[in-house]
Amino acid sequence: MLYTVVYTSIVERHAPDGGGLDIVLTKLATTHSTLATAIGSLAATYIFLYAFLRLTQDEKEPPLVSTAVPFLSPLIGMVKWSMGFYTHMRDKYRDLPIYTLRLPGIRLYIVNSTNLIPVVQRQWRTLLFPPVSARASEVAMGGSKEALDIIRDDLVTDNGFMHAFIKATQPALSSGPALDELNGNALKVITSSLDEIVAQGRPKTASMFDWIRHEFLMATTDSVYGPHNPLRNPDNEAAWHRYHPTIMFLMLNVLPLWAFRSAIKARDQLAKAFRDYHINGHYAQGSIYIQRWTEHFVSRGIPTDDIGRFHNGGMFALVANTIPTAFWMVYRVFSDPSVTEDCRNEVLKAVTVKEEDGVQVCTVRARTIKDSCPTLISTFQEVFRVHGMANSVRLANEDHLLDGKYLIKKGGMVMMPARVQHLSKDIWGEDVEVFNARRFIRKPGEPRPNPVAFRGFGGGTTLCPGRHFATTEILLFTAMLLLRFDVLPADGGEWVMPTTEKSSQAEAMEQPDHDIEIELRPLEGADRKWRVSFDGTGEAALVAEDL
Ligand code: HEM
Repeated sequence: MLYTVVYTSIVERHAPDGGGLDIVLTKLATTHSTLATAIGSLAATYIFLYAFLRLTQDEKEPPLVSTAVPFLSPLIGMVKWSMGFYTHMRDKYRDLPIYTLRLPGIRLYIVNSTNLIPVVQRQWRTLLFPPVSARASEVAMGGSKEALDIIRDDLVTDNGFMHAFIKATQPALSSGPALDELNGNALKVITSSLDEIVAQGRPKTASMFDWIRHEFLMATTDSVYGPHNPLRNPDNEAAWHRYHPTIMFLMLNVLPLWAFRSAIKARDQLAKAFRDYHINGHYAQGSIYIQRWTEHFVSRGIPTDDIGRFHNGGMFALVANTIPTAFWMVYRVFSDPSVTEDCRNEVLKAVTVKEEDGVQVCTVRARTIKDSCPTLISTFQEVFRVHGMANSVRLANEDHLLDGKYLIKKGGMVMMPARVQHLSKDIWGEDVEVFNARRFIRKPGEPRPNPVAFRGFGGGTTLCPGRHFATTEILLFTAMLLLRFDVLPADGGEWVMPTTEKSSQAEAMEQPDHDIEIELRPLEGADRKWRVSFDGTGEAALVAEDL
């Protein structure tokens, strides 16, 4: 009976138009031989790729892992684990200070060990960052061949375009009058915007990310570009929002440009606006930073159209990370009432009130905010530890024996993922997954965790030169909010933290997947005149290099 059912069903499936077992067997044999050929080819390809992987891997290179499907396993892992991929790998290969991943066309050397980080960073003439910036100039900003030839002419020495660019602009971003002026002008824009909210005489509701993004975009670009800031034109602000989210995909350079038609149009619109800004000499009324920036590009002979295009890259550095960092800072300070209270009590100590022409003027001393507000500063650092996701990368321009032990092959990419350090129990303790706003407050005599493991602004020669500008801007913005407003969820309920799975990995800070609605409720005294003073020099020291 069973035999008849099986026979009938086979014959029906394989010879529905009639015919007996002989026809069925012929059909099965043909199908199976095709299947067998396919399996055979797959097996041969697999064996070939596996052998190729092993034979082209030098035994002195860091141990090779994730090879189950040669060249594809790491990609599958990256898609599966997304931002958690490198911490997952660290947990799996805990005893490996550094390991190799092989992807089609590239070797990735991933650093797990905190001790190896300074060793990598010291090799800045062999393990280079400038090729990464040069690639961004090409694929994300659309630089011309002429400009790219200038940039790529020398990626190694101090005189090369990229290294000399950092040297030329860094002083304008380091502690001193130029930086104070940048921060002072940014804070003027923020203060006047807060004044407008207070002047309405009622609480303001807002989508928190959108609101902070607009405030920081205006404050930062006004202070950098001056009175002719191209971003003051709402069409250009809208163009930035169309172009910015595609930068990561442009960097990957796998899809044709027509797939990003609208973003490329927006990029060209911004480049033209910046070109006009440049040829009209408007930078002369901007910050010292943008003057040094422009002088460097002009002195190296970068064509005018490209200067417009590269301003888009400058914009990215200025705002792409500052905005989400400010978002998380406000979220973390105001979503925990005990943190709000401690921070508010701290920043109140930075305020002096004086009467000028019958008006009460409140002056916030920037130096006190940076020096004497331990909970505020610790929350800021914890924001970087928990939400920071910088993947510092370097490209080897020749074979190099790292730490005298690990062969880094020419063309290979060394990567130091911040999350591997920031989520290490060995460094931060068992509660590493928890956001602890007071984690960075040290009691006298208590040792601090290894500062090298704090990677929020990268490190070594490519340590972010904009860190002081961004830090002061975000701390003072948060302080002003604490002093003048309560920030609450608009529906009167609990704060709900947005997920971050869709974060663009071109950025060093997680971005919220969706916005949250808030209410800004003015406090008593919010309607006084508020200003910031920059008397006294010095910056908050948050990274190993500044300590
Ligand atoms: C919270 C805000 C910011 C964060 C989290 C941040 C983070 C970073 C990180 C992680 C790096 C890479 C370092 C490496 O790979 O070793 C970097 C580099 C850089 N950042 Fe920032 N940054 C911020 C704000 C700024 C600002 C406001 C500016 C501009 C004035 C700026 C300009 C740069 C530049 C030019 C580099 C490249 C350095 C080089 O080529 O040597 N950044 N930043």
